[in-house]
Amino acid sequence: MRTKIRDARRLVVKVGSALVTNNGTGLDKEAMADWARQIATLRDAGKQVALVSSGAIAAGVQRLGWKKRPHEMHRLQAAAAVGQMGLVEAYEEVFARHGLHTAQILLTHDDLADRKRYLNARSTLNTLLDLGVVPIINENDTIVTDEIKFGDNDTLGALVANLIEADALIILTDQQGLYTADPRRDPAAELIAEGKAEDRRFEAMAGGAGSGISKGGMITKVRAAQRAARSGAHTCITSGREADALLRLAAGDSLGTLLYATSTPLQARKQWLADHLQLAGSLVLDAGAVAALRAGRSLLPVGVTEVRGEFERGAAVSLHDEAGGELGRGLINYNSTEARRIARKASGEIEAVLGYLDEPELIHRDNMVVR
Ligand SMILES: Nc1ncnc2c1ncn2[C@@H]1O[C@H](COP(=O)(O)OP(=O)(O)O)[C@@H](O)[C@H]1O
Ligand SMILES: N[C@@H](CCC(=O)OP(=O)(O)O)C(=O)O
Repeated sequence: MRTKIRDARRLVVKVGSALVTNNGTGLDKEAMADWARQIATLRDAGKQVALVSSGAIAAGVQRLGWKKRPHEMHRLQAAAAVGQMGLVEAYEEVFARHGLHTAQILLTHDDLADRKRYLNARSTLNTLLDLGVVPIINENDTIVTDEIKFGDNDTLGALVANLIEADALIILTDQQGLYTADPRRDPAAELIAEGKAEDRRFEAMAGGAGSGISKGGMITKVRAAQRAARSGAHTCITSGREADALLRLAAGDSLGTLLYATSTPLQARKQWLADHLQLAGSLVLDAGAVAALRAGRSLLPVGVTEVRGEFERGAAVSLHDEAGGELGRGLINYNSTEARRIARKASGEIEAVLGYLDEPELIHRDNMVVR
């Protein structure tokens, strides 16, 4: 079973507030340096790693000399703004020791709910990973409002795993993994070694946060595993204080709790596409494009005879044959004006027509469901 994590090529590693700030006493630079060392080793082995790190608020509270985490939103946001500086500074320094660049990415829920921003966030993250940079991701706490808040970074970690189609989500926390009950309250609680991410029994076992420093607790980690599994990512919840935790997981060791996905990435992603789309327009395809799509290929502009509706880049559109029958739907890489201009053109002509080339396909096959 642990080969699932060992074989992962693209990983999201999430570290919680209590860990990063040594239970709220300030950034734990030693621990951060140790994760950076391990991530650098994984990179050398050809793996790509994005890091979702909490700790901005806890670090800010400590930097400002406050005794405890405040309740008022404006004070929390001020603390996050101060703390995020320290957080990325520290990561930059510890990764630089291994010759690795870092990049700060701050996200809100809105960024991932909006198709255009979703695609932009995805291509930026993919580009950074391909460049060998380690993205350091956190919620944009300083501007976020209650309505658009992820709230805890476990959820954010899962959404990032979905976004970049990671193979694994590693959640580092202050416990060895998921126990049958909160081990802080029940000394008889036992560690769960592994199970299906969607197994509902795990939710009943998981409780809230272990300290006033953190936000989510175990319940958000279990839900994050369910969410990550929808795009085919396996989740491992383990202790960030365990020596060489990341390296041992990459070697296939049985560490922590493995909550594995049961569907393949593509099936899961297509399921998501089929379930969640609100259509903003439609495309009419010629017989050649219909045949290409049925054969599992991407949609190129050359096969599109008509573009209906006004939509933005990243919108969901339905796909029709010339008789009007709907054969599928997908997320389009160009807005309606651009799509009209490049319809019927060969991909090689896109740049000449638009003055730029975002993607050679109008809709990539991974972003499409064909009935
Ligand atoms: N069933 C459980 N197994 C393990 N930990 C649990 C469980 N239920 C609740 N917890 C609590 O969840 C805490 C970890 O979550 P949290 O405090 O949010 O940390 P992080 O900052 O790493 O996200 C643990 O310290 C533990 O007290
Ligand atoms: N974005 C917040 C993290 C929220 C939070 O506490 O998350 P976690 O510790 O992962 O449960 C921060 O950086 O302080």
